[in-house]
Amino acid sequence: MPATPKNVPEPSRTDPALIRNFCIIAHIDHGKSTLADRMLQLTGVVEQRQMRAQYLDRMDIERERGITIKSQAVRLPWAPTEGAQQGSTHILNMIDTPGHVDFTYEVSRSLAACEGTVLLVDAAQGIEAQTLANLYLAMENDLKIIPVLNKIDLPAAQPEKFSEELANLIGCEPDEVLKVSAKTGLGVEELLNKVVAEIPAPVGVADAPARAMIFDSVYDSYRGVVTYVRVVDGQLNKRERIRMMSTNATHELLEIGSNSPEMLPADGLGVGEVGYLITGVKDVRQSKVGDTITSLHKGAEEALGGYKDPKPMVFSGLYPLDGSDYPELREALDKLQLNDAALVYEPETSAALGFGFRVGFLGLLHLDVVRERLEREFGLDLIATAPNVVYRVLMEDGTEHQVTNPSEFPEGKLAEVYEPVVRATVLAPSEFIGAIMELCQTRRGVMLGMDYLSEDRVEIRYTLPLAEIVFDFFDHLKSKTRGYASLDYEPTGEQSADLVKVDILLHGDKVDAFSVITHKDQAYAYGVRLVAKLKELIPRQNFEVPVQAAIGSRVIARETIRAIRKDVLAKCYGGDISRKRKLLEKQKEGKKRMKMVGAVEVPQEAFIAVLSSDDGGGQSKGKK
Ligand SMILES: Nc1nc2c(ncn2[C@@H]2O[C@H](COP(=O)(O)OP(=O)(O)OP(=O)(O)O)[C@@H](O)[C@H]2O)c(=O)[nH]1
Repeated sequence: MPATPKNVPEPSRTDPALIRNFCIIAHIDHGKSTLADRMLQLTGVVEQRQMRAQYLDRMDIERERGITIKSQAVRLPWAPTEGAQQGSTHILNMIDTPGHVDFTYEVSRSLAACEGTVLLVDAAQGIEAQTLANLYLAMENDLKIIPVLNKIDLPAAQPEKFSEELANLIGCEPDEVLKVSAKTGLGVEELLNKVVAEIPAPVGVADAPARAMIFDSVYDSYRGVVTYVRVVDGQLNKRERIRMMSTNATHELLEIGSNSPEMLPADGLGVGEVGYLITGVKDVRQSKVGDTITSLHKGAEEALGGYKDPKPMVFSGLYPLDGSDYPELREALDKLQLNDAALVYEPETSAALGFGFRVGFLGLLHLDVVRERLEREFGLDLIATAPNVVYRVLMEDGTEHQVTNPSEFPEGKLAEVYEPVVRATVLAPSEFIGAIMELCQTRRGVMLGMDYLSEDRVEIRYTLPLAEIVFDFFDHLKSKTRGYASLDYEPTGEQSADLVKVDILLHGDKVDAFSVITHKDQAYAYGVRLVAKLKELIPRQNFEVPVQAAIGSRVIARETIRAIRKDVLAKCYGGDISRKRKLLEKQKEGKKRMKMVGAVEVPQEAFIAVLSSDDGGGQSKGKK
């Protein structure tokens, strides 16, 4: 634990006029963590020798993937070195926002805890779609925006071009855009001065009942849940009993304080202050982001606005490769959920894959991160079924179903099927307009509009079915634009669409793991592709095995795996020898690697191959 530098004032009840609450909005890799590091150093909060790169990103996976998932707040004392407030020590609370599209709600709560934001843009790249989306969010919240171009030390930096772009977006002059290098520290002092001079101090009613907004909550295995709050009105004191306004649950405040950047306990937090609290709860779902905390006695009656329950948008079945790992998978999910209020799951069984869970995620990155943590931190080998969205199905008899698993798509007379839609924003160089429009069109997109950000960069807006982008949309977008496009999307509701369920049958038995819900026009192509692929991957059996794709009872594609007589292994494979050999070797490992689907033995690898490849299950990976 680093010693607290002497110049940090006691955290409780700082005069709100001396507080500045701000966050940094930036695209992945534009240098937010590096800038935060420089600020920690310059304000003396972390001494040089304790500095390690990206001090604030704690989770291993975050560090490795270079993404920030959990926001945190750090208190920085800063006496401006010039301007009207020169020499008077202010408290800057820097709130770290997650930068990814899946975590928009968390971003919106971090923004709600601030009066201003530093808009940080790579001077060699320009603004990206998610940054733009977050900038709009900040503008809607009336935050003061300080535009900053980072990495001006890079030879490829184009400060003039991108200052102009930022100035146009925000409505300021290009020379008001600050140019810094988080790497060398150039301009960072000036930025801190600007934060004090330009961002308004928080305003709240000191003698009103306490109201504090939760903008983050993090599970710590030693301390339980650590909740990050911004006090809006009144004050919260150590040892008092508090109430969570969305659930009415009450807790005792065991500890309260601020991060500097390590936890520094205090007697309490007053108007405008940002800090953490610990109540002994063990599960982040009891301390929900966006909720309002008040005192149990003489508490507030009206909660602060903006609370939303996290809503999973994308579902996937997760199955242990080895069926006997099922209890470990359950335990691992239980543990992850302590720290991830948006993660939901329930047990499910699949005839093909055995026992597993249907897991709900905020989006694809969330899915990737969870899967990676399960595999890495808990040592589990998993099969994930192709991700799908949630459908609402209205039957002719008036009943309604929410479908999170394609194999549960109702049979019978359907009146209407609704699918979620999003508003997607793509930013790219204008030379790719044609390619982007073509891609969006093939994904059933409806164009909403297009704007030029600068001479050669455009913002294109589309309404798209979520199902069309959760698969491989982003990969295609990147490859069609040589990596230059960026994407952001937000849910905007649902639409009725001509959707059907395609089933795959092996020897007449449905393979539930391969069922998909797709648009009628794409059903045939999916069926043909999957049937051909399965024919290639499933070894011949002692009898003839028809592989069929069907909509209801109507078969739309068919292949046949011919029968073999025993012991002609070498002949049973055509095509790519090395791949097949690998399959064969795996197959030898024993029965547990084979799954019985009805009477047919299917190597586990066939499932994995079909579910994980782009052209099969349509699953895609990658950072956005
Ligand atoms: N040349 C140069 N490189 C920089 C500068 N600032 C950051 N970088 C580099 O850019 C890369 C990304 O920086 P990070 O600070 O990790 O970016 P980030 O925005 O925090 O990324 P996330 O944590 O994923 O949101 C790192 O390799 C940094 O060393 C800069 O001013 N100049």
